[in-house]
Amino acid sequence: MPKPILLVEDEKNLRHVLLAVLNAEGFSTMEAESAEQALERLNEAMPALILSDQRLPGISGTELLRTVKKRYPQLPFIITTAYGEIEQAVNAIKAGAEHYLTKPVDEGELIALIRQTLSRFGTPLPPMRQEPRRHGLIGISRAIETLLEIIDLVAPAPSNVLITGESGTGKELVAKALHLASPRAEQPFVAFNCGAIPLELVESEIFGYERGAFTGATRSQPGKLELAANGTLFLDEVGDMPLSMQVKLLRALQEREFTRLGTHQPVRLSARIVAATHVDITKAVAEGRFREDLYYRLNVIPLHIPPLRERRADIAPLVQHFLGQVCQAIGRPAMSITPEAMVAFEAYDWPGNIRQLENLIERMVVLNRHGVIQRADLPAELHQAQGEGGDVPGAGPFDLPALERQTVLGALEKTRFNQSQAAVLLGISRKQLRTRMKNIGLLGEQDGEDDSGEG
Ligand SMILES: Nc1ncnc2c1ncn2[C@@H]1O[C@H](COP(=O)(O)OP(=O)(O)OP(=O)(O)O)[C@@H](O)[C@H]1O
Repeated sequence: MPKPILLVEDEKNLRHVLLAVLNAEGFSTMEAESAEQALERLNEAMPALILSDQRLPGISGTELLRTVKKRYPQLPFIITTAYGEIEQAVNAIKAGAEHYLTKPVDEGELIALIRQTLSRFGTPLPPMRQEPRRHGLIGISRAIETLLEIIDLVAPAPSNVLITGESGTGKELVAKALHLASPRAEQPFVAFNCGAIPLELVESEIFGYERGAFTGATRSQPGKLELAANGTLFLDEVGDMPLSMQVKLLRALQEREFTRLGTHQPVRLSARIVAATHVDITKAVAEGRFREDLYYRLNVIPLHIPPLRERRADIAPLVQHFLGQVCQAIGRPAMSITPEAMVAFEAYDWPGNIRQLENLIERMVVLNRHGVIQRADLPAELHQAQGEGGDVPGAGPFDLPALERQTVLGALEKTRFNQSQAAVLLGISRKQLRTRMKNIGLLGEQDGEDDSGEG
C-alpha cells in the first residue's frame, strides 16, 4: 500500500474538495485541520508528502514546515498560500518547501506538482489518469500547457498547420493530437514522410496513380491525399519536398482538388493538411529551396515545439511515463529511479529530444538487474552533464542540487522565464539567480556574466 498524502487545511469545504481531487487521482490521503493535529498524525503514520495551507489557526504552515523538515528532512512538503502572499511563499521555499502553490489551487497544477515531487523522491506513483484532452502528450511545463491550449483552440478549424521543432520533439504526436481533438477524429490520420521517399515516388505516393500511368503501375492506387479522405494528412519533413512536387502540392491546395497520375479525373481534396519540419523552413525559402507561396499556404497556423532542454520540467514526468510504459511492455515489475539519476536526466541537454530519452529508458530497463535505475547505470554523456556524485538508493537524504534545480526552475516557469520576476519570487538578486542557473546547467559559463538585460 503506497504511503498517503497528508493534507493540512482548516477550511472544511476546501479540504473536502482537495481530498476528492487527490483520491480521484489514485492517491490515498490523511487529513488534519491544524498544524497541531498534523503533528499528531505524523506520530501515527508516515505520509509520502505533506500538502499544507500556509495560514492555519495556531501554528502556521511555515512553522509546521520547519518542524517537519527538522525531524524528517526527506519528507517532501508543498505549501499553499493565498494569492498575493508572495513573501510567505518565498519564506516557505527558504524554509525548505519543495514547492508552493497559490490559491485558488489549480487542480491540474496540484496533481502535476505532487507527481513530480514524489517521483523525485523515488516514491511509486498511481498510474496517470488519462485526461482526454492531453492526447498522450506528457509534460507539465508551461510550453506543453500552452501547446495543449493551442491544440484545443485550432483543432476544430480546417486551417492548415505547420509544426516546427527539432527531431524527436513530438511533432507527429502533436499532429495526431490535433487530429484527435478535431471533428475529423473518426476519419483517417495518414502520415507521409516527404524526406524518406525517393524523389520520383513522392508524387505518386501523394496523388496516387492509375494503372499504366508509368512502367510498373500494374494496378491503380489511391494516394495519401485520397486515403486521408475527410481526415488529416500529416506531411512530415515537408522542407525536404522536391521543388517540382511543391508546385503540384500548392496547386492542389489552392484548387482543393487534384488528379491521380495517368488520369484527368479530378478528386476533391477534403483532408486537413498538417505539415512538419525540423529544418528552418524560412531559411529554405530565403535560399530558394522552398516555395514562399507554399510556405504561406501551409503556415496558416504555426505551432512550435521547443526542444526538451528548454522545458526541463517535462523530463521527470516523461522519465516516469516511459519507465512505466517500457516495464509494462516487457512484463517487468515497475521500476524506480534514484533522485540522483533523475537529476542527471534533468541536467542533460537531450540533443535527440524525447525520442532519445525514450530509447535510453528502454535500454536501461532492459539491461537493468536491480529494479532501480541508479546514477551509476547512466551512460557517460549523462554523467558529464552533472559532474560526479554518488548514488543514494531509495528516497535518499535530502537532495540539495535537485531541490535547487526544482526551486529555480519552478520560479522561472511561473514567471515565463522572466529572470527579474523569478529573482523577486525567490527573494534573491538577479545576479544570484543567474549564478544558480549556471550551477544547475540552465546557463552556459559565458551567459552567466551578463547581469544587465532582461530575459
Ligand atoms: N510530450 C510527449 N509525451 C509523451 N511522448 C512523447 C512526447 N513527445 C514525444 N513523445 C514520443 O517521443 C517519440 C518521438 O516523437 P515524434 O515522432 O512525434 O517526434 P518528431 O518531432 O515527429 O520526430 P522527427 O522530427 O524525427 O520525425 C515518439 O515515440 C513520441 O510518442
